[in-house]
Amino acid sequence: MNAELILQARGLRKSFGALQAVDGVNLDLRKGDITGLIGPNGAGKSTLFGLIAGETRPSSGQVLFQGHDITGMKPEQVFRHGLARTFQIPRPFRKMTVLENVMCAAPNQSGERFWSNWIQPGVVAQQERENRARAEDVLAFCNLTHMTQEMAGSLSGGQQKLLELARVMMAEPRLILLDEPTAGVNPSLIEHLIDRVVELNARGVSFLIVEHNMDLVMRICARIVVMAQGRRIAEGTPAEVTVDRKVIDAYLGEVPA
Ligand SMILES: Nc1ncnc2c1ncn2[C@@H]1O[C@H](COP(=O)(O)OP(=O)(O)OP(=O)(O)O)[C@@H](O)[C@H]1O
Repeated sequence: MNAELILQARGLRKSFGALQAVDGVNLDLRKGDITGLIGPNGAGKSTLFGLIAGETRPSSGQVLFQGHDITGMKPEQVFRHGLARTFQIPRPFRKMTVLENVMCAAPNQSGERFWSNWIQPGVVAQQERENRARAEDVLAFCNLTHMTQEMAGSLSGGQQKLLELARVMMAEPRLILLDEPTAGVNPSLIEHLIDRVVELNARGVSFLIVEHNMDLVMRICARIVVMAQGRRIAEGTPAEVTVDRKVIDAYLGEVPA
């Protein structure tokens, strides 16, 4: 696999009965890019996310992440490899505090294993302190420090998205799949959320983003992949895809032959 690529999908397919939701998709994501994944409703974007993140088994095809074949791995394994999808880990526990929600998203919590508490309580306590410190750092990065002790259920839609970002950050992912980050988010928080994504990207995290807000996609994505009816129909810079006839036709409902 080309070292400049963080993710490669080859011939990915997923059918639901007679419907080809994802129909032989190839995808090359460059390391360090924010890539947009767009397409009309029902194009197969969410299904493709599920195939990459291990939630859905492909009917055929292969996914390589940082050179490793992750096809067929469980979502937790994919997560531990450094590929995180928002919503991939369980949704926030509404009756736990924001801090507890972030702490319990940390992979490798030996405190959860019954025996390790008896055999090596010092190690568990030390790890818990480290987790807490890291969770506090991540919450500060996401501007949620003032909400640390609030119940997760009391957060606004935008703050919930920030909490999700904080939770996936606990696994120090190299690639984050973001599902419609701005849907249901107050406009005043959208800029803040995007600012955090851009900052994480500057620190070396790659992103694949499904987003219906085209202005946003055009603004932050280096490259855009366009899907329609399960297929990848175009790929390029924002300037290239916006003038692509196949893309215009797909959005007008005329899918090219
Ligand atoms: N579990 C499922 N069972 C049956 N059909 C499904 C299932 N999941 C998705 N589909 C179908 O697969 C196709 C692709 O759906 P998908 O949700 O991946 O599209 P999308 O591009 O994410 O759409 P949207 O932008 O509306 O979220 C649609 O026709 C959808 O109805």
